[in-house]
Amino acid sequence: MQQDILEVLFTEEMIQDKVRELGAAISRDYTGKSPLFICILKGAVMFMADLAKRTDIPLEMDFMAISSYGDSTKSSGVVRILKDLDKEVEGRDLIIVEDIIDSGLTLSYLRNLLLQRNAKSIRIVTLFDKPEGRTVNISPNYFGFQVPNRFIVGYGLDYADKYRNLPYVGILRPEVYSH
Ligand SMILES: O=P(O)(O)OC[C@H]1O[C@H](OP(=O)(O)OP(=O)(O)O)[C@H](O)[C@@H]1O
Ligand SMILES: Nc1nc2[nH]cnc2c(=O)[nH]1
Repeated sequence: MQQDILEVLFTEEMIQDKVRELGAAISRDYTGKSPLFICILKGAVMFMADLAKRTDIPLEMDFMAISSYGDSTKSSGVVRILKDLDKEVEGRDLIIVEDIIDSGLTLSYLRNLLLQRNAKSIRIVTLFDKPEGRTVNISPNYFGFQVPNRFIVGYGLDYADKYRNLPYVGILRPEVYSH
């Protein structure tokens, strides 16, 4: 797997330091509250697990699987819910946990859905933000790193469902896409 990586952009240590910072900020902002962390599967699974451990408040967790990319590096524009939440969100403080915001289509769809379900508040935390990719107007409340307009993999982020288990984040060699 390592040999498929052209360049490492964010090392394991950089990621873990940033996750600690984000956990501390959320803990401060949500003191006395018990927000529901909503992990957007599958990409956000690593970030959710690490962030929750660094957040010192009585949070709850739920999981939603959404896909708009399939096996491609471009969003299809069609957002599909593959698994819905188990919990009711009405009247709750929600924190949507994402690995990356690119076009913004996934989050824009999701935020509208959760507003319709009468959430009390909705904030978004993403580890990576790719502002140049944006086609809809949405921005995170908390973000770890801004990334260039390149397709990145690792730490939950996949290409064709692979590379999610890399502990760091990087860019694939061009040959990998032509296989
Ligand atoms: O801002 P957008 O352009 O909508 O892109 C962001 C979404 O794309 C990825 O999910 P993907 O659809 O690849 O599913 P996955 O998390 O299961 O890999 C990522 O995890 C975000 O949810
Ligand atoms: N793996 C991966 N998924 C994405 N979804 C939206 N942007 C990206 C990206 O850069 N990498």
